[in-house]
Amino acid sequence: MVKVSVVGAKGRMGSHVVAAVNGADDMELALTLDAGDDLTRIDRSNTDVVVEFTVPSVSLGNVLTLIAQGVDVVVGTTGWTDEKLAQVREAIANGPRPSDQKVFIAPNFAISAVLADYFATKAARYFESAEVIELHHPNKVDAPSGTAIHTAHGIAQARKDAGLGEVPDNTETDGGSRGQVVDGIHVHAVRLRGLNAHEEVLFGNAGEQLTIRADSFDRGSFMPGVLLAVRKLAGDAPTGLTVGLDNFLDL
Ligand SMILES: NC(=O)C1=CN([C@@H]2O[C@H](COP(=O)(O)OP(=O)(O)OC[C@H]3O[C@@H](n4cnc5c(N)ncnc54)[C@H](O)[C@@H]3O)[C@@H](O)[C@H]2O)C=CC1
Ligand SMILES: O=C(O)C1=N[C@H](C(=O)O)C[C@H](O)C1
Repeated sequence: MVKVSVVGAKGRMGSHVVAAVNGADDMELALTLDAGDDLTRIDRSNTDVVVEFTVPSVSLGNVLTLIAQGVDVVVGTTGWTDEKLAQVREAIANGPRPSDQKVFIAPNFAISAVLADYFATKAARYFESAEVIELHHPNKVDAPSGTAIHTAHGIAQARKDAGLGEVPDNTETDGGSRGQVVDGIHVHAVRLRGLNAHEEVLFGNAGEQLTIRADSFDRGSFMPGVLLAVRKLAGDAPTGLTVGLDNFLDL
């Protein structure tokens, strides 16, 4: 049995993870912690893998604490930058298990979103224009979404690899309506009651358009991916830091 602790256990995602772990035959729920709880209660004696879904402002600190506790960590919280990822790698290297500790971070655990992101990186080289629209529930605290930022970076890298230049855009006045520019890709965020988590990637050439869309209607859609990540960390996942569920899929 894989012993799984959950940090952010009272949250929208954390409470789903608690239920999913309780429903998994090969997992045993260990500690469930939330804001104000002492994360050093989690250690190798009670936990194999921790699942962390909190808020972007605290997630790095939590992950560094959990690395120091010597446990493997699956992270779903957003807000990761190259600088923060570098701090995670450094903490693993200087932590108690430098040669075999595993940390996994995924901007999105839903198969539809992971595939949309993957297909977008494949399509990106064939189109002159590309924009990303993400649409979420209004309780979300960060914008644009971690997934949309990840998608934009992937599209930008694919365009760069293919030798494409900047996306065409003759806008002269912009009061913010052109969205946030991530790596040269415009990303737009919608917050609307009734939505859960959705993303559209728009590609355009003269006379044609491709739209790739992923919809998570329910938080249950993230749970197979979370459980897959827990199993991989308890099994044959690479040591060190891995980013993105595509690493655990046969794409
Ligand atoms: N990777 C993925 O597939 C998904 C990622 N997310 C991301 O997961 C994060 C959480 O989302 P929700 O569950 O909707 O948010 P939420 O606000 O419902 O839950 C966050 C929980 O973290 C707790 N928390 C705050 N500070 C804490 C601390 N220092 N230590 C421990 N717990 C603390 C809060 O009390 C709350 O219970 C967000 O960054 C969101 O974007 C959400 C859905 C899917
Ligand atoms: O806050 C959410 O709800 C979600 N957050 C993640 C993100 O920011 O990409 C994943 C998914 O979109 C749901």
